Amino acid sequence: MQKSIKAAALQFNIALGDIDKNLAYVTEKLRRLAADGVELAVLPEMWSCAFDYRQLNQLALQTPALVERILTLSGKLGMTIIGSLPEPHGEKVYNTAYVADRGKLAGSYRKMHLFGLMHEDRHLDRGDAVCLVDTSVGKIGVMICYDIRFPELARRLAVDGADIIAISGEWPKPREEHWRTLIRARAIENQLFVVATNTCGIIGKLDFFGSSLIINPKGELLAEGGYENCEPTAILDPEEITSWRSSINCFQDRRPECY
Ligand SMILES: O=C(O)CCC(=O)C(=O)O
Repeated sequence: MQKSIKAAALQFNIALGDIDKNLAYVTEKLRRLAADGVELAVLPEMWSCAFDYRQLNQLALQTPALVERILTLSGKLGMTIIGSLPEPHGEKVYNTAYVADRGKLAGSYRKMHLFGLMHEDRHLDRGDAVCLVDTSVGKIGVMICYDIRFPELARRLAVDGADIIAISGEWPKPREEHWRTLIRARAIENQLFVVATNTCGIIGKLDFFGSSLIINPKGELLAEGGYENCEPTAILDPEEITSWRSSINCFQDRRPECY
């Protein structure tokens, strides 16, 4: 990460199955955020349609065109935009986070850990590759929702050089404290920035609490969303990574040969 950047968590209530409505909302908000100097925006999980299992395969067929729209927008706005969408894959779909970096597709990540409690494993295929990408705003590791329960993934990204972990979430009540604690823990133990975006409001039968978080390498809260649509923003200064790691150098002190 070469310089300070302004990051935003674009938190909103995803309209179930309504790609046009969600795209229009996101486009308008991204334009405003770019005008406000934001260079990195993270969107919620499955932001185009949420988990609309009744028609997920058909909805996924629209994702390639949607990705093109986001790439064009990220080029026009000079932004890095990250968020997950259903990626068509035969009978099933992947839950894939795309990294649009100023007009280019810098990388993509297929959710590795599928959330059985909400039957993701019945409808989705799981990915098997980590995603760490060099972007115009720094080295970004990508994770999706339930992934935050698996510290090994965040550690892999950190050891390989991530400055920022971007997390797309659709994390419902009542496990709000898990969301907060796990995200903060991933930032503290890996001494990096985390930008985590949740959805909010009612979607189908579930209630989402928002509370998107931007956390610094010490685990301090830089910005937090409430329970409604909002776009918390914060400045991410790479100096915070270097100075904190030079005070407590967890990476130098690791003993992977012992565990
Ligand atoms: O782990 C949790 O409690 C929620 C995970 C989740 O909702 C998801 O991965 O979609």
